[in-house]
Amino acid sequence: MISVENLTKRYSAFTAVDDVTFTCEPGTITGFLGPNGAGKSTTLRMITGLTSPTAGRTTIGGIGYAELPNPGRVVGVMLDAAAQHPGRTGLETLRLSAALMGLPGRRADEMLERVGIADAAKRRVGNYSLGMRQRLGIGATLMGDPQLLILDEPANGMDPEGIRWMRGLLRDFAHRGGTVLLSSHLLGEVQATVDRLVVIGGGQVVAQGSLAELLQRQGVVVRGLDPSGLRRALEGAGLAVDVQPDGGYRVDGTAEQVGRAAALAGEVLTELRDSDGAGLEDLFFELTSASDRGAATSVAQLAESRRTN
Ligand SMILES: Nc1ncnc2c1ncn2[C@@H]1O[C@H](COP(=O)(O)OP(=O)(O)OP(=O)(O)O)[C@@H](O)[C@H]1O
Repeated sequence: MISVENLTKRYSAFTAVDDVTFTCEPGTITGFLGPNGAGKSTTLRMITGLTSPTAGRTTIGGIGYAELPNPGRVVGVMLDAAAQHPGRTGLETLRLSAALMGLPGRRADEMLERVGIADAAKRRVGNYSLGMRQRLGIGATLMGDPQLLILDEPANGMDPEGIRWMRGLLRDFAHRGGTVLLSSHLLGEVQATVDRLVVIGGGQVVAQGSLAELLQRQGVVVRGLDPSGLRRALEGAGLAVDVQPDGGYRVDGTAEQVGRAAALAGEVLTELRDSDGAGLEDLFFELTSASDRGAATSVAQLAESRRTN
C-alpha cells in the first residue's frame, strides 16, 4: 500500500503541494490526475524520496522509501522516461538495472521481450522514440519483480497500440495483487485504465474516489420537445440541471427521477439516457478550477457547490 498523509511542499512562498492525503490499495490502479503544474510530479518525487516534504509523510508498505533496503524489489519507479542515458543500448540499460538489484543479466533480455522492444535491444536509447523509452522505462520498473509501481505520465508519447498494451500490462499487474499509482494530465487517457482517481489542482486534492463513484455523479442526459418547460419541471423537482453545449440537459439524478418530474409536468421527452461519463471531462475542469478558487476540497463539497450554482 502507498500512503500519503497531509503532504505539503513549499518553495519559498509558493505552495506546490498543499496538505495532500490519499492511499493506494493492493489490487488497484490509482490515477493521479491534474492539469500541468498541479503538483503531481512533486508529490511522486516526495513519495520516492527525491524531494523532501515541508510537512506530512509518505510510506510504502508501511515504511518510508528511504528506509527500503532494496527499493527496486519493492516498488518500480518511472518518473521521467526521457531521462535514460542516450548513449547506452536498451539491453545495457536493463542489464545495469539488473546488476544494481543483484539480478542475473539474462533477465534484461527477457524483459526486453516482455515490453516489446527486443528487436531494438542493441540500439542506443538516444535513437528510441519516446514511446519506446516508455516501454524500456516500464521494463526497468518491472525488473525487480516489485509489488508496487509508481509511474509519472507513462502514456506520454505512446501510440494507441502502446497505450492499449500498457493498459493490459497494468491491469494484469493489479489483478495479481499489485498496487499501481500513475499520473496523467489527460482524463481520457486514464479513464479506461484506473479503478480510482485522485484529482489534484493547484496543489490540493479536489476529488477522490472510485472511478465508478465519480462517473455515477454524471447522472443522465435528457431532452424534451419544450426545453424551457422541461427545465422548469426538473428544477421544480429539485434536480440540478447543466445545459450541454448541444442544448441537451445533464441532470444530477436517475432516469426515474427525471422521467417522473417530466411526466408530472406533462413534458414530452425525446431522449433520456445515462450520460456514460460524457460529463467527466467537464467535471475534471470544474474540479481543477474549483481548486483555484479554494472552493471545493471534497467530492461532497463540489457536489454541493454544483447544486447551488
Ligand atoms: N524545484 C522547484 N522550485 C520551485 N517551484 C517548483 C519546483 N518544482 C516544481 N515547482 C512548481 O511546483 C508546481 C507543481 O509542479 P509539478 O511538476 O509537481 O506539477 P505537475 O502536476 O507534475 O505538472 P506537469 O503535468 O506539467 O508535469 C509548478 O508550479 C512548478 O513550477
